[in-house]
Amino acid sequence: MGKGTASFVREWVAEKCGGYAVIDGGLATELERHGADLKDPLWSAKCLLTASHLLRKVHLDYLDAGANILITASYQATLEGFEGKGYSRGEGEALLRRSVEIAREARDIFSDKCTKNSCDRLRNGRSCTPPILVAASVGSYGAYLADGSEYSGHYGDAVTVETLKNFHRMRLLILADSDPDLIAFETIPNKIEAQAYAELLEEEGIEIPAWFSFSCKDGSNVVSGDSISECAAIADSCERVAAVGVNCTAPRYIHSLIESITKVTNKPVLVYPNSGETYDGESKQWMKSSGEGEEDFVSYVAKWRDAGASLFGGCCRTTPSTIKAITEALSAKASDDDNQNS
Ligand SMILES: C[S+](C)CC[C@H](N)C(=O)O
Ligand SMILES: N[C@@H](CCS)C(=O)O
Ligand SMILES: [Zn+2]
Repeated sequence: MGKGTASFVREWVAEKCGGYAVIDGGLATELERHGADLKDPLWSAKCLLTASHLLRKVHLDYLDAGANILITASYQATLEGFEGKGYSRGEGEALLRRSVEIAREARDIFSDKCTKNSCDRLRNGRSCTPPILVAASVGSYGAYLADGSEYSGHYGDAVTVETLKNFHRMRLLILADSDPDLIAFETIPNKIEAQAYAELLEEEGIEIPAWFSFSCKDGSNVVSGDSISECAAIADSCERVAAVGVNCTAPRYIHSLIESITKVTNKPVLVYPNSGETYDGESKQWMKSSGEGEEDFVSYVAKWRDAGASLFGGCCRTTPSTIKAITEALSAKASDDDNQNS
């Protein structure tokens, strides 16, 4: 295993980011706000076919908002999905590689801009050329099904750990070989998929550090009903996993989920909730949930940091303005904490 894989995120956050890092926000959401029609089996990955300029722009907008981590457009990009559109295996592989390349291009453009804009100025109170990682997204089998199954996690008895490993193997190998800094296994809906990822990382000797991020239905369970403690424990037992957390989950559950996760692992904890709305896989639309509106979860971020999380961002239905507000809230908290300690 690559030296430092297990501790990569911890050390990067501590040494390069000053103790916390900002993840980007909803990629698909922002693509749609710019007019992309993602009602398609490939969802956000559809833009890899025709709109790489827009993907690069959205990545750049998230960097401008303060993000330290860009998640690539590969969430719903699969060789099978591309084949369904008439692309060969080779073309599908090139599209997967392109997802990482586009994010790296955005990072290079942004870093050049920072350098040109005089490096001794401060950006949001932090260094002018911020540390930026590219995380290659791996969506679940349920994402590939393109029916919103990542919010049920019920794949049926015929789908086993072995089925999932076979489904994910090639794409993982291609993405890991595309030079990302991290592999982001996102919106994991159940225990068997976490198990499949952990086994694949080991069997294939993947050298790129990974994070496991689960989609949850309440304060203690992932969407399938498996407990977050059991799921996080699987991540904890895999040396190649460098951070564990929760994404695309309603903000009201995040605090309790952080508490459960920190009981079973010392790995860095990441949280990037959605807006609290509910996704309808059939119409491919977000529905307002009953109860209080939660679009503005930024005011909770400081409490999530106190609860033990160190990476924060947004998932579906969040935008660069959410990420800008998170960046500002964390910066204000860091100043408050410094003042109290001095
Ligand atoms: C994270 S969900 C909103 C992604 C889209 C879903 N897999 C679908 O295709 O409908
Ligand atoms: N990173 C994904 C969403 C995961 S739920 C996207 O493409 O927007
Ligand atoms: Zn999401």
